[in-house]
Amino acid sequence: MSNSTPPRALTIAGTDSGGGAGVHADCRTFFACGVHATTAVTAVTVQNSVGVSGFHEIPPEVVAAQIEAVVTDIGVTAAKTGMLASAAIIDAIADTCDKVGIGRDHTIPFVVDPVSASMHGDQLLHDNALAGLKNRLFPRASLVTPNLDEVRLLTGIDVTSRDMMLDAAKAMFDFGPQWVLIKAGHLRSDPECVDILYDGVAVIELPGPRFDVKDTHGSGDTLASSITSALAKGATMPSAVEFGKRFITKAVQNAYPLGAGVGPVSNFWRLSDDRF
Ligand SMILES: Nc1ncnc2c1ncn2[C@@H]1O[C@H](COP(=O)(O)OP(=O)(O)O)[C@@H](O)[C@H]1O
Ligand SMILES: Cc1ncc(COP(=O)(O)O)c(N)n1
Repeated sequence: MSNSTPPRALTIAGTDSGGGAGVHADCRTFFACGVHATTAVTAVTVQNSVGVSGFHEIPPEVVAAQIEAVVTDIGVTAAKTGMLASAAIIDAIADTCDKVGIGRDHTIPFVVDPVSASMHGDQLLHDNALAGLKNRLFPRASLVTPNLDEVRLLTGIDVTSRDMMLDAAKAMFDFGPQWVLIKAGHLRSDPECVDILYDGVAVIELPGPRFDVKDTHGSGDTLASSITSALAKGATMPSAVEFGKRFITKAVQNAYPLGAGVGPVSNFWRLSDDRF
């Protein structure tokens, strides 16, 4: 008997020692979606529920080597980025993506989550790396997924209402990605959580409830990796994002307390049977 190889996804991101965000959130989301998880670690963070107290960057050539090793042997059917730390790491990723065929002009869809800081405000990307994100990664992206803080940092637009999210999507689209997803989690004045997907023509609203929960650590990573999972299975971008929105809504609803600070969103609801 021989079993078939499942879809494979790659996350290029930092680790979270507290297990809430980053590579950890991505791998368990890939697993929960039935996708084999592969990783290219960019940085090791010292992190728990109260914040990030430091990180150690992986040398750019080691990040590149991880991507190349995975793609050339295992093959991946979609890839995503999270915490990238430095301009040199971003350059190495962009060069390697071109070499191995990841990105909007290649066959492997590429989701770029422009992570700049943790939810506690700890910086995860050096200031001088913003230009690299804009010039080297966004033009290669099938999808970029900024939150409203990242929108402000990248475009200068301070989104204070649902209407302004389209302005933000247009400004992000000008950086050259195929699709833009503006996430509404930080728009706390809105009683709902309506994300906006845009490709220069279509504007697709992703409606969802806003839960009154404090434990939302890893929500951005979980959304981007559930979208990546659907892309890895061959979904179109609109249906992958609709799947991701349903997935993250359940994950936020099932978030749990952990430690003294902020707990993570949860994928446990995906486990159909907890008996061993
Ligand atoms: N309180 C909440 N209730 C329901 N969905 C939420 C909540 N907070 C965030 N989300 C959803 O989680 C995803 C990540 O959103 P956001 O918090 O804006 O990004 P990030 O985690 O990158 O800061 C989005 O789909 C958003 O709509
Ligand atoms: C390694 C790593 N990657 C990403 C995040 C962002 O997640 P959050 O916004 O929930 O802090 C994080 N805190 N750590």
